[in-house]
Amino acid sequence: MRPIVIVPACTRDFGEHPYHAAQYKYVDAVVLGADCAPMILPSLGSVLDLETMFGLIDGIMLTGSASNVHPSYYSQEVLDPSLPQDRARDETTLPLIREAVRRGVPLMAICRGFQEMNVALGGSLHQAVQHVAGKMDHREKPELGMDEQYGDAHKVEICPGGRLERVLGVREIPVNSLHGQGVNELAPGLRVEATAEDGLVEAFSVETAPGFTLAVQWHPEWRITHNPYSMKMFGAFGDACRAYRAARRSPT
Ligand SMILES: N[C@@H](CCC(=O)NCCCC(=O)O)C(=O)O
Repeated sequence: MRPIVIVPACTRDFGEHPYHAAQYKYVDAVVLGADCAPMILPSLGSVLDLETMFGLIDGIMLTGSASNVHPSYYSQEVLDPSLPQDRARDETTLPLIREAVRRGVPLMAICRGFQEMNVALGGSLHQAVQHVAGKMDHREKPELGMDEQYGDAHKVEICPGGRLERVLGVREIPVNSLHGQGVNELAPGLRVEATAEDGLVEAFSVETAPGFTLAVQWHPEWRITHNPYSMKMFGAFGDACRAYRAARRSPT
């Protein structure tokens, strides 16, 4: 039996109706990279029965999304109202993250998911990294094709002695970059695992968490089987989910 990994949905409008939706590449990465059984979690916010859900799952994978974490969660006003938001997703993932960390449920987070983790645990974001002095523009170029948008955009330096270095075995990798927001104040208890050439935090783990946590600003799910680094990251996450499932099913 494979571990069950939930993938919280985004709110997307198709025609006149809102949907709970998750992109194929994230769900595929849970299967192809982590060898786990994915289940899409509807973004029901406070209606969600966390107790029932945590009794069934062995890991959580927080996806990227074009929408932004609402800045009121880190005491700011929305600077650019033209950018998409997803309050239902915020109201689902932020408490989910705090409870998962407390319980030691393995957590893997990508892009928006990385930003959600930082905010959920008390950190803040730059709402427009490109407007911050000394920072690069980390956004994708929409005029390019998908392979170029998700192609290598910059390098990240991997911090020595952390989880990411242990998983990857190297100190620098090339990554893609499709985000306009980024870590400003790092939440208490987070350990920086990688930084971009401009110093922006690109990966962290939760030093104080009893379970596996790895959050990255880039997109390892993109064509995951073609990227050995991504396969190692998702493989480590899957191994943590297998260990968590084994412990959950045979408590000492
Ligand atoms: N909206 C946030 C997060 C960006 C993000 O998750 N981009 C990926 C969107 C497409 C995909 O899921 O691959 C920001 O702009 O920083």
